[in-house]
Amino acid sequence: MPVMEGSPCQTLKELEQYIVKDAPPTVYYVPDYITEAEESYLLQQVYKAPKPKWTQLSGRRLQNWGGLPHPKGMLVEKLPDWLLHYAKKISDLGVFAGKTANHVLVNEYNPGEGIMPHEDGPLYFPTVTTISLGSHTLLDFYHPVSTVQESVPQTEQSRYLLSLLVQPRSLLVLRDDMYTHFLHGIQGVAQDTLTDRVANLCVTGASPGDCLPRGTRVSLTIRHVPKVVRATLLLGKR
Ligand SMILES: O=C(O)CCC(=O)C(=O)O
Ligand SMILES: [Fe+2]
Repeated sequence: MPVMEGSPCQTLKELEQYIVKDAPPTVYYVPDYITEAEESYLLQQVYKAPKPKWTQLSGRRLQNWGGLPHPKGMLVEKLPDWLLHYAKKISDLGVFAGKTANHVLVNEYNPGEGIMPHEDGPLYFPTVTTISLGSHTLLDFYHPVSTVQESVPQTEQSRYLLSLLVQPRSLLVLRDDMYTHFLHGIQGVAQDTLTDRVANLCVTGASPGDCLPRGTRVSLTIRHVPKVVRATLLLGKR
């Protein structure tokens, strides 16, 4: 593991300086949360995983670590050390109410790939933390589809709220309404043209009008799954 330099933020109090004020509660965006050496190390570990560890979906592929979240409880598998280190480091910020992250999804997107607008659902503690590797992306947020009968038909465009420019090596933390109320997604495009709707633009060094070609992005979404079942229980103690 590369030498871990003092990271820009180690407590909840320090994290508060990274709140994105132009977004609803609550987005924290920490540029350069990890170093380039850590980024290469993490990419190396991701690509070292055996082929069957990958699941190909339409528009991305993923690795699931820690167990499969399930309504009856996740059958816990210990995280590999390279993920456990970051799971602990981020949990030490206090973002999971004193619990430690026990689940990581690794997503890989090639240019042109993305993920449909969605909610992350009730199996997770309602905070998601994401380390990005390799390339930026633009994460888009949407109002949920209105269930009011009389409402006019809604388009994705009319539901659009804002975007976040998520740069490589950054840490993104989403909680409160930005996790539980709004949907998030990534458009399947090969480049992003920035607008004034990018809520964290001022801390990214980019400007409205900039056009950023995408590379391959790997994201580590690090979460806490509260409901778990331990293997020893399943195997049955007599
Ligand atoms: O790649 C990302 O940053 C988003 C991934 C995501 O939304 C998810 O895995 O639920
Ligand atoms: Fe998601």
